[in-house]
Amino acid sequence: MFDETQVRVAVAFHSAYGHTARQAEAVADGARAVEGTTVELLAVDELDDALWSSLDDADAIVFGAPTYMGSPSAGFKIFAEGTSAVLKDNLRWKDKVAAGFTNSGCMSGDKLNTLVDLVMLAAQHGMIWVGLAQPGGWSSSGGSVEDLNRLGSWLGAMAQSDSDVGPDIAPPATDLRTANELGRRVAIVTRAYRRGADLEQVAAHQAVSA
Ligand SMILES: Cc1cc2nc3c(=O)[nH]c(=O)nc-3n(C[C@H](O)[C@H](O)[C@H](O)COP(=O)(O)O)c2cc1C
Repeated sequence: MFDETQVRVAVAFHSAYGHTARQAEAVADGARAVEGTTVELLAVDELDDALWSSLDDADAIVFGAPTYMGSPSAGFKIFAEGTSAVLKDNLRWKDKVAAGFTNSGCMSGDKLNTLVDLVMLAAQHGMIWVGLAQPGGWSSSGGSVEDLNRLGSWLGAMAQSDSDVGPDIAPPATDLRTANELGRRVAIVTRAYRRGADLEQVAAHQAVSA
């Protein structure tokens, strides 16, 4: 039996210059604010045993990378390729909850492609993807840059960082709020999911009753 009282969320991210790290912190804060949630913020720079062990222990993993040349940064891709050993180990992360976020210099900047990459990574692991579930903001005459989900992304959280300022200034608070909301949703959904039936038990039961 699993412990229903605590949900573990890991935020596994890469950030070369610190902007995406700010977004990762906001995701972590959002998850942490949900009662009964333990959060680990994990930079994927070092692929050591401590990293794999933390990820193995997590109920949910939120993947995050800056968008470089229209896809996840090379630093994140090294990590993603490293997870192939997990996949080969009998899909060790199967049925964990997954979500994702990305940050880049342009408003669009081809960030969607990065999120699609993160979804693909989760799908290869048999993980269960959770999107942002927020209406698109900043999309009407009454809208504002301050709107939640101002970049109108549903697959995951997007942020934009002006290229000439440091992570103390970018991404702006509006995008950090959106990231925070993703973290909150992941924690809530994971909690509800863990309260539900163990998927293997359901499958075994259905096989017996068929
Ligand atoms: C090699 C490289 C490629 C980049 N490619 C893109 C891109 O395709 N689209 C975009 O909008 N911004 C692009 N950027 C800008 C970064 O996404 C942006 O500076 C981001 O805030 C960096 O995040 P980090 O500080 O977490 O590394 C690129 C930056 C670098 C260094």
